[in-house]
Amino acid sequence: MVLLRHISVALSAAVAAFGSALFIALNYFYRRRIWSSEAEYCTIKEDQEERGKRQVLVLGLDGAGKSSMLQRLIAGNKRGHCQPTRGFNFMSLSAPTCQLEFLEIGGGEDLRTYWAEYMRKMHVLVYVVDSSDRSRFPQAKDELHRLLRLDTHIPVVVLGNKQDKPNAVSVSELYTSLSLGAVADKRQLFLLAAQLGSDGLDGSCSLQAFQKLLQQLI
Ligand SMILES: Nc1nc2c(ncn2[C@@H]2O[C@H](COP(=O)(O)OP(=O)(O)OP(=O)(O)O)[C@@H](O)[C@H]2O)c(=O)[nH]1
Ligand SMILES: [Mg+2]
Repeated sequence: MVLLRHISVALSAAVAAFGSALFIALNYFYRRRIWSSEAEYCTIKEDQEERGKRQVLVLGLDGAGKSSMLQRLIAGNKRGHCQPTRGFNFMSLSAPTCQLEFLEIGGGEDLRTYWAEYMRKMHVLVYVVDSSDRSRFPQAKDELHRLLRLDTHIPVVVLGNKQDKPNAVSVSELYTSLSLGAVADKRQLFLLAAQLGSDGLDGSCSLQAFQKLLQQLI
């Protein structure tokens, strides 16, 4: 009985040793695949950069208009009503000079914890704000500044959305409310007015300018 137990322990040890050796050998063989999700992402990002792909992170509080902006920009959809994004939303756009890949992460409180993870992995941050919702400016500001503290270099485009609403504030008021002056001299920062999601309104001019700007930034 004791002998059997010894044999089974020895066999388990041999299997574990073989597994470890195999793991090390495979890692060595696939040199570019390092055992970390971040490193793996970097490898993917390198490959994508080689193929002319650029990543744009789209963030902002829930209901700000992130999905509406992407629908307009990519599908030209003026009427589609968006459902709140419960997780991630990935869209790709063929621009003349490169392929723009947009990653929207939902703005709900539970999803905001994921925002930070993507900051260092993207080329540009687009931050969408509902210009008509003054009561949420302090929250929008805090979330934006929290993100900007994580990465001091990434260019930022703030979209002051819902300009069609009667109570929307001007971009200069938004500039002050979001304390953008505090970050403008440390990085490339742009503030654009937009109206994206309401039926019958043409936001195409600002969207064209927006797309051009993105191409210049990446
Ligand atoms: N009037 C007006 N409504 C807009 C505009 N942009 C978006 N909306 C509306 O605002 C609501 C929320 O828009 P979404 O695009 O889903 O917002 P979101 O930022 O993606 O929200 P989450 O996915 O929940 O984080 C929708 O009912 C849109 O139709 C705009 O420029 N003007
Ligand atoms: Mg959304």
